[in-house]
Amino acid sequence: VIRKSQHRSPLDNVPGPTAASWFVGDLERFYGRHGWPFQKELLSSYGPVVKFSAFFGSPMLYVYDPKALHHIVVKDQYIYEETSIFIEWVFRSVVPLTVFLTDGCLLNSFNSLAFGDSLLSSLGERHRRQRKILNPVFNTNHMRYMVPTFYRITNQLRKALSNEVKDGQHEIDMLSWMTRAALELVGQGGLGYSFDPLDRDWKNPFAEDLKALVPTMSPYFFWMRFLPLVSWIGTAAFQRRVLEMLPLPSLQRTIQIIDTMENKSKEILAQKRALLSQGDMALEQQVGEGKDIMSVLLRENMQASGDEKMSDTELLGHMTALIFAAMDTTSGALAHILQVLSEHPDAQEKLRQEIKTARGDQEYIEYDELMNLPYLEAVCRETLRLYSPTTVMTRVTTKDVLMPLSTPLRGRDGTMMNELVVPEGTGIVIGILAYNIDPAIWGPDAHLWKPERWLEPLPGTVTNAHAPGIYSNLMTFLGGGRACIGFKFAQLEMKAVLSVLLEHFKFSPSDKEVYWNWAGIQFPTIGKESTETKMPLRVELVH
Ligand code: HEM
Repeated sequence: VIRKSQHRSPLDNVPGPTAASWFVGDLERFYGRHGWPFQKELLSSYGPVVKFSAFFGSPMLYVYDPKALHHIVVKDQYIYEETSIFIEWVFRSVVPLTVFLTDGCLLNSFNSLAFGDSLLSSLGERHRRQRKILNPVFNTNHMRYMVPTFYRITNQLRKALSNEVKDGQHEIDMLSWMTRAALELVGQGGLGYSFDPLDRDWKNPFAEDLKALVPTMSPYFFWMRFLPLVSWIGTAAFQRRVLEMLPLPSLQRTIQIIDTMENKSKEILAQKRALLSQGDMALEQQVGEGKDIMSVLLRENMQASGDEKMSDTELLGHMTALIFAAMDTTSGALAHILQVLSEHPDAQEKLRQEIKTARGDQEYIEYDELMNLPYLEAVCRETLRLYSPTTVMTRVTTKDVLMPLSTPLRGRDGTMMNELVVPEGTGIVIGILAYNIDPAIWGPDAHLWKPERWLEPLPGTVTNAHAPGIYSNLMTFLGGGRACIGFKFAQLEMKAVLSVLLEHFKFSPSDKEVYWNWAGIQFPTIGKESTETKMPLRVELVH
């Protein structure tokens, strides 16, 4: 407070709303699960760089100016690092806690949950090295390998759903099925492990736990910010004990979910090591025939030496990171696509016809053809644009940096600024969704779901923006060195599932109000008050 009163910040001139609270600034209304109205206010009343307040009025920048985004995620990516809340606490600060929380402790679990010593938690050179090792198992050739596995799983899903609706239309929670399918797809495709036979309607406890993580943690998202401040108090065992004693049901549930994830990764790694010690033949007997991402990595790791060799902690971290990063995002994306198609029966029918024609009498549509179906691609892109599962990502500047802008920003004092001086330690929120729906880029119909926009040349405002996203001029999978490594996996997964489901089932809206909650990864509930994730649709067989 003293520093703030004595020093002027270069960001003082950046426009933004008046802080809602002198203490917590706008953090609650920005990050809360009902944060949509504040997001709308920021987008409609200010430009693509807007300042809002964190604790004691300290400034944070919400950014979706394309040039600034390019600097944040590509050019100056090592200055705009993951925040301490994300890395140090959720994944790494965890380290002080980890040391003590040897057995399934909260922070240790968080460490492995997200990922311990994994891509999601590493920075700088270490992150680059991990990325180099992992990249090959996410490339297109590897995806081609996985096609039969993906279709086998999706056909299991089809059979189970057919059974549910064989005697007519039923209301079905499609989020639950998409979650289980996404878990099984990353299980078999990513880890060579089957989580769910997908043979009947039941609540897979592991899938339920994973899906519950973001909603369960959301009440604490705000308070998590304090954790780096207290992470040094006492031993890890002490900290865990204290957390366990707090009479907060959601916190206890979070601890339990994290423990479950950690234990599952340990179980899978032990199983794979045992198979590997029996040789390649044994590995090929497992689900996925040893072509899954982890089996490939484990085999390569045995040949690797020095820096290239990954420790068990890293392997464990990568597994948990993979399960979580793949499942929560893709299941949300699939559920959203089905919901939108249920609301647009013409588009649904058009897509069904495209898929039927492409499959003809083949068992399934081959990789290249599936990836190039124009309407399927347009539907996926448009839904990932307008309803990006990931909404914002937060970074923090590690030193003072110049942030150039595509469009000059009018300061509070009326001066026009072509660039901003951003001081070290400033929180930066990357507006993934905000960029995807910016009318200045996408046109006045940016807020409408219009897959047709992808069937014609994109407006010059999109192509000339040079946004750094790795996917279709969108920010959905981010860009730069920390872009989503699994985006080809996600595309294959979504298209395989949609191609099988749409050929066999018709989806229409239920009478329940589905509310998508604002969060780092959006999640649906029935109405605004419920915390139970659900997305019911009416489902019937296509005749
Ligand atoms: C529609 C589905 C998906 C979306 C929207 C999505 C989005 C993202 C985004 C925005 C990031 C950047 C996170 C950050 O910088 O903090 C990311 C990272 C990541 N994603 Fe995805 N993702 C999806 C599916 C997947 C799948 C299927 C996998 C794995 C099979 C995956 C694995 C990862 C991993 C490991 C990272 C960390 C990359 C790194 O830090 O180098 N994601 N994802």
